[in-house]
Amino acid sequence: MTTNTLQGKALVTGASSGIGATYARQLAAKGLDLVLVARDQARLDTLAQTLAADFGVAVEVVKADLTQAAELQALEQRLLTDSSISVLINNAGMTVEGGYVDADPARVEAMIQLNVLAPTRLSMAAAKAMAARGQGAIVNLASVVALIPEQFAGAYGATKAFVLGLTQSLATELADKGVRVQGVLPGLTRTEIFERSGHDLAALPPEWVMEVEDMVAAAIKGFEMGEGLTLPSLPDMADFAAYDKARLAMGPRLSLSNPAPRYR
Ligand SMILES: NC(=O)C1=CN([C@@H]2O[C@H](COP(=O)(O)OP(=O)(O)OC[C@H]3O[C@@H](n4cnc5c(N)ncnc54)[C@H](OP(=O)(O)O)[C@@H]3O)[C@@H](O)[C@H]2O)C=CC1
Ligand SMILES: CC(=O)[C@H](N)C(=O)O
Repeated sequence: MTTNTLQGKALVTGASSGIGATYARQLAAKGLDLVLVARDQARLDTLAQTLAADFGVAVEVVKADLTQAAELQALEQRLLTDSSISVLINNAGMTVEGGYVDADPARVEAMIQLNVLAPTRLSMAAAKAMAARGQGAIVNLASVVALIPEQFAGAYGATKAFVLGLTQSLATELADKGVRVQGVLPGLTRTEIFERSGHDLAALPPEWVMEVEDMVAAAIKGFEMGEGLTLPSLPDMADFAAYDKARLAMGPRLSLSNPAPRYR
């Protein structure tokens, strides 16, 4: 049976900083046990000790570089076999310096592995295990740039559009299997992602930037409200509903046996 309550044990990727660390803290405050995943073991250990002390929850640390096939596969196996994991927060992500013309192709490849391949493999594993149990929750961190890739240079926006599409089709597939799927589309959120990639958040208008605690609290509230997609900044969800309705209304006319008259 699907539930609007996050409960049990959550595996959070990218838990050493920013949105992931904040999810960890806010979920611990709700009494969830945690598995914290990232590369920086020292930061994860410190966070785990703090959360266990502050909230009395069990916190495990898994050091993993999700761009490395063997480490991603190990985590995937964990999701397939550990029936105590009831929530997956697919959060680890990065952006890169530059656009399509001047970015380092190796960095773009790493970004695609982290932002696209890792959430795909992990959500597939979680979906399989959770559907078999008839319960669970998968939360995928996309971004508003999935909707407006023109406003962020390079392939980052395309990786987030992928996460949005993955989330929408996964939610459809799991709709009757007791597993909740939520996509979160934050706008600019104050975290380390900008300095990690040479972007200067301070150069942007402060009214465009949300504090990370507010963003995560809104995302969790959206889950509890039963939302499939949560846009923490968007004042009126009717705007998104209108966009989505127009998109879906095209459906019956998008694949037809004849080319459209304008192409004849
Ligand atoms: N901040 C923003 O404005 C927005 C962010 N998002 C998305 O939110 C998510 C979290 O980003 P945010 O908190 O801002 O960024 P941060 O840079 O603060 O956090 C990124 C997290 O991902 C982890 N990570 C990075 N590379 C790897 C890797 N190779 N393997 C495993 N873990 C890795 C980092 O830990 P470590 O270095 O220890 O591995 C860190 O815990 C991302 O998916 C991002 O795209 C979406 C919209 C807006
Ligand atoms: C993290 C980013 O840099 C991006 N602007 C986003 O909103 O996802």
